[in-house]
Amino acid sequence: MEIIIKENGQVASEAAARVVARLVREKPHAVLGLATGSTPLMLYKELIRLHREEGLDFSQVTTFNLDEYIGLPADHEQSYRRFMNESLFKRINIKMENTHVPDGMAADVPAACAAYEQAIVEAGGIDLQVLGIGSDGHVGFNEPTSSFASRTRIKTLTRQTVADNARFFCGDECRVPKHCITMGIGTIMDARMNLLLAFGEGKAGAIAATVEGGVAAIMPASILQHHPCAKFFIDEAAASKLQLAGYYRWVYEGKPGWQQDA
Ligand SMILES: N[C@@H]1[C@@H](O)[C@H](O)[C@@H](COP(=O)(O)O)O[C@@H]1O
Repeated sequence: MEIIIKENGQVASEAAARVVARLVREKPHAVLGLATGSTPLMLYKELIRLHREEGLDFSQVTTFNLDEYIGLPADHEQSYRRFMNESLFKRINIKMENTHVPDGMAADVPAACAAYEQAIVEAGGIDLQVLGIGSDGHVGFNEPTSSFASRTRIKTLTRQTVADNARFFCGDECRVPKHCITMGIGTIMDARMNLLLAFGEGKAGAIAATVEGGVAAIMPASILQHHPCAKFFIDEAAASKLQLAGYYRWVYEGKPGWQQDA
């Protein structure tokens, strides 16, 4: 694991965007795994800027999103498909047909999940997966006690996640769908690189447990300790409960510039 602590979310997102941009420049057919939530928004804004001002080319890139609420049509205000279209896809030169978000309206959910896994394999696997983290340590919608071997499937949200996400549904928990389709932890672990973003004090406990606690299904993101290439871009607040923060800073600052965001 590589823990990169920056003064704020904006600076951390710009550093994370450099990693994504480097991959896309080196491998124009890159397959990106993408996340929703408020956390990756600054990353997406920076990728849009790199596209507009520096010609970062997404025309051959393929994307797979982590998750989607069940029961929300693609055009619903809070569907993750709509979120991605508005926050990123419509603002870069990606081909819409190369973007994938699980179908929350699928008539046969298990079949749709299996097809999603198959599509990832056929695309050549995910080169770089962007992750946020829930305050309970979930990645995608893999809630605590999700199997580390899990693949794309239906999950039930925890009450904590429903409460956390109510802010997107006019503060009304009753309007938050209780079920979702999410890539599994096994799916996420197959990505060649995992790039996790976390900002704010609300994530400090989950980050400390994920990075420095035991690997356990109760803290799903902790499995990233076993990933060969997991980079965490976090701000000071999210780093505030890490015991070895000084060490992570020392490691990062000791690297030559070209290696820092590689
Ligand atoms: N399914 C998403 C996760 O992928 C995301 O990481 C999490 C954190 O959201 P935020 O970034 O808004 O804190 O929210 C949702 O539950």
